Amino acid sequence: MSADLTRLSAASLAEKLTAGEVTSVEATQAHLDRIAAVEPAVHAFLHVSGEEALAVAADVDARRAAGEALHPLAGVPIAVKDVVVTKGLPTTAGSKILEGWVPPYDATLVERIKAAGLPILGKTNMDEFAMGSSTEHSAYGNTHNPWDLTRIPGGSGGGSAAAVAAYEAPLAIGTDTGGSIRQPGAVTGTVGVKPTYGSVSRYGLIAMASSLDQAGPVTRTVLDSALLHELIGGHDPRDSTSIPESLPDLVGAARRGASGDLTGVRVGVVKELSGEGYQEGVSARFAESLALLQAAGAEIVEVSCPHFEYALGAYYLIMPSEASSNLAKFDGMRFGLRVEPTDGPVTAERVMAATRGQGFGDEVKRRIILGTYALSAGYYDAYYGSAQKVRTLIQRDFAAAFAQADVLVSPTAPTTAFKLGEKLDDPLAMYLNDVATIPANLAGVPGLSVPNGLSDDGLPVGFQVLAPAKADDRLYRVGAALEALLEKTWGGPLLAQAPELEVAK
Ligand SMILES: NC(=O)C[C@H](N)C(=O)O
Repeated sequence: MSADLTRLSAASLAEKLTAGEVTSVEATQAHLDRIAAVEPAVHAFLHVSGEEALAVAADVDARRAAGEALHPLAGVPIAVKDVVVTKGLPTTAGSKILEGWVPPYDATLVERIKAAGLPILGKTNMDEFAMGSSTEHSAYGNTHNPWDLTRIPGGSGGGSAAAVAAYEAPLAIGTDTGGSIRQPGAVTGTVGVKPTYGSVSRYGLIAMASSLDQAGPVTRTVLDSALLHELIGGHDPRDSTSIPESLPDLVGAARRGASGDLTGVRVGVVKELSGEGYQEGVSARFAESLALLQAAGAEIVEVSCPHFEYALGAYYLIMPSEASSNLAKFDGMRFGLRVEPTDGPVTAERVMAATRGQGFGDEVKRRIILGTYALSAGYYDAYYGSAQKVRTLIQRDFAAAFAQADVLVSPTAPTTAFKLGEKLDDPLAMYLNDVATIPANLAGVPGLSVPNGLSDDGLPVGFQVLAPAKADDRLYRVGAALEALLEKTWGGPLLAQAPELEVAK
């Protein structure tokens, strides 16, 4: 019974809760048991908040029993990436510099989760300050891919993706600055969505690059992502970049898409996001998925986005520039770690230097140095200025492409999950994981990754759908259609093909 509860989608679990077939305490306990059983192998969590989660579950059960009208997802447990601040729960962003920090407030999206009555199971592992594509830059150890424990779960949100793939949580929150929701989704066989920039509040996210960061859902089905996206999205006056409009009907779009009919939908294949550099199995699954969409009535057109070639370069100037400024506040005076030098006077400057020297990992230091350099007088125009111009050209490429197609598609990531350690000493190889996901962040448009099969190495592959800003509903329609068509060919969800994890007794 309890094992079965962890295999349900959030939507099915929500139905059972509403029908009174199970209680939230039972569902939450089942996930906590699963966490206890598989965490020694997976290590998706940095902190498990079992007691707090069970208290919320008990409260929801009591309110339901009393006949109170509840949110449709009330009682469904969720995991939250550790870059999102949670009142009373430790929040480290994967960094030693924040060790021991317990935030005094909740991010807006956490407030919404709590108001809707979803028990928070804990905080998930991630690359330090969301900088990486493998979760290996976490200061708290590696997360292992449930498909193959010797491989990475993607990053930076590898913990959220692994937790969902390993049935430790039916829902999770991720954040995506250059691909951190979608790429982990692709390599773990889960669904991940980066919403339109400004459609989910950034209030309470520990910022990496404020003009690119966006929080979004990590789930096992497209419908579950739509349900979670509707819960966390919408206007927030505390985020000055928040869009003052309501979201389109995402759940409706997902349900409509699940019928598998895409008559009249124009699907644009981005020429620059395929071919060379993409693993053979990734390209083969992509071609098969396109054929399925076409058979479902979609019109497939090829589009060209010539400036996407420069997206990675522009990202690695804009993102570190913003990060170097955002991370200046971690100085040993305000949050978490404080290191006092032992070899001389304890001045403010020396405490800052010692704290930052010990508290930040190598990748964070690398990006702070890159960003500080790109912003320095004399180089600003050449680096940061040119990158901003490239960003405009990429936005124009998107505008032209969306004049020819309703959605754009590509493989989500060029390869399947690589071995732990394989790219750790080669930052450029690590950065290249995001070639296909970064353009959406630079333009602020939404993107979804849905599992679309296994590569020749037996590991999962993702299919990316991109839509114009504020048209996130299109992602769900096309994503749900592809998911339904593929599951018909597989005879069930792709994750059902993952090997069973050895369970600790
Ligand atoms: N944070 C992200 O979206 C991940 C991206 N791989 C980066 O390292 O910046």
